Amino acid sequence: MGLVALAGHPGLTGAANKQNHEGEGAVDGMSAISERPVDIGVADRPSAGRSETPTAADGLGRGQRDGARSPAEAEEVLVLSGLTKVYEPTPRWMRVLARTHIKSDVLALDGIDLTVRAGEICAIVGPNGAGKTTLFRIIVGLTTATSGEGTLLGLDVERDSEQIRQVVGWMPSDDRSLLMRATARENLHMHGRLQGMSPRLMATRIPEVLATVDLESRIDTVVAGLSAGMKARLRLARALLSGPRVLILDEPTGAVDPIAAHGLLDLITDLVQRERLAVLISSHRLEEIEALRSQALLLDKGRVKYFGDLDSLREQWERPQLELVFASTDAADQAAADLTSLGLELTVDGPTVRCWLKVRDGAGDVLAALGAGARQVRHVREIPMPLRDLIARAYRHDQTAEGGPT
Ligand SMILES: Nc1ncnc2c1ncn2[C@@H]1O[C@H](COP(=O)(O)OP(=O)(O)OP(=O)(O)O)[C@@H](O)[C@H]1O
Repeated sequence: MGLVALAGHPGLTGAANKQNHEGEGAVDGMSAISERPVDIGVADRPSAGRSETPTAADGLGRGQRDGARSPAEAEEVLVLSGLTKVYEPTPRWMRVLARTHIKSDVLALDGIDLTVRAGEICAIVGPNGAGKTTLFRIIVGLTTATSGEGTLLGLDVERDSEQIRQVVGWMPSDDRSLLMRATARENLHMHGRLQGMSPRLMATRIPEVLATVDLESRIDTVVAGLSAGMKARLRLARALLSGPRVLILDEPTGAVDPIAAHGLLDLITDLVQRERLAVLISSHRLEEIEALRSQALLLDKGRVKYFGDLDSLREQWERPQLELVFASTDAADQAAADLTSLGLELTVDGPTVRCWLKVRDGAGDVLAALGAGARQVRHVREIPMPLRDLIARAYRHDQTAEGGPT
């Protein structure tokens, strides 16, 4: 669905329309949020420094109006508590019409607690069907939670969804929502109009956001003529147009090459620091998440497997590898035999032995176990576990069931 279609789509405002989306969701809800260009930054709500008139969207939700908040609480932008979502079976009459339908309840989110503060990036990580999209949809009011609560800048995610969309900038994962035959300026103009921005505000904001994403020289270039990386930056510019306080980025680098992706992530990090935006980002590129030094929420079948920073994740689940290079192949073979008899998992490749440590600081123990054989070691290095393996390990283990990492 393109932006023009959205213009006549009343579904992004009002509770009645949430109902509507829910119905659509039951038909083909899995991709609803990423396919629809969700216009959730709105109108003339300029961000700090661009303020014309303060609006309800300037972070004045119930939670913040109510009495005293500690400085830490005042920084809280998104607070979710016990958020649960159960998709109900598609009604029988609808199944005939539906492209896809479900016959029994689907528990998409199961008691999610999450706090994201101003200036923080939180990466939502999880395999397909983990509940990432459902979480985003609840936050922007495209579907409602079955139970639990959520506030964004003190606004209630269920009751105040219209205002929430005024302070959230949404960057969809692909270019389908861009008008390919229109210029960058025209695309942003169309988006601004749909959001009710005044021509005067757009005249300043459009060049401003294009400069932010380093596309000012392409303002009058037709989108079809932009590279994939530039199109991604244009999508980011569009998300920034109304000066949001929160960014939701759905696979922002999915369609771009690693160098362009690197540039885009630098831009996002910079924005977060400069404007103290709160950012939720979903990405399957784990090395990018590591580069962002973000908080990570690992979801699995709707449940939180882990929430925290990646260093702590490493501390909890890291199982590093120790690489020992011996003076000769014979010495390596002998060491491998000794270490195997001690129960260590290892591989041998010529003079190189790589073994998995049971604990992080076990390198000294390995060398001690080699005894005189350690004199044959020429190089030692610890190889950190790739984030991908680390996360896979966290997913494989159920801490409660197994009593923690082994
Ligand atoms: N509208 C819907 N009706 C019924 N079930 C749904 C609907 N939307 C999502 N689901 C189910 O809820 C669960 C979570 O889906 P969701 O799309 O939120 O996961 P995801 O992590 O975003 O997956 P992906 O990475 O594939 O986009 C899945 O089991 C999915 O099949």
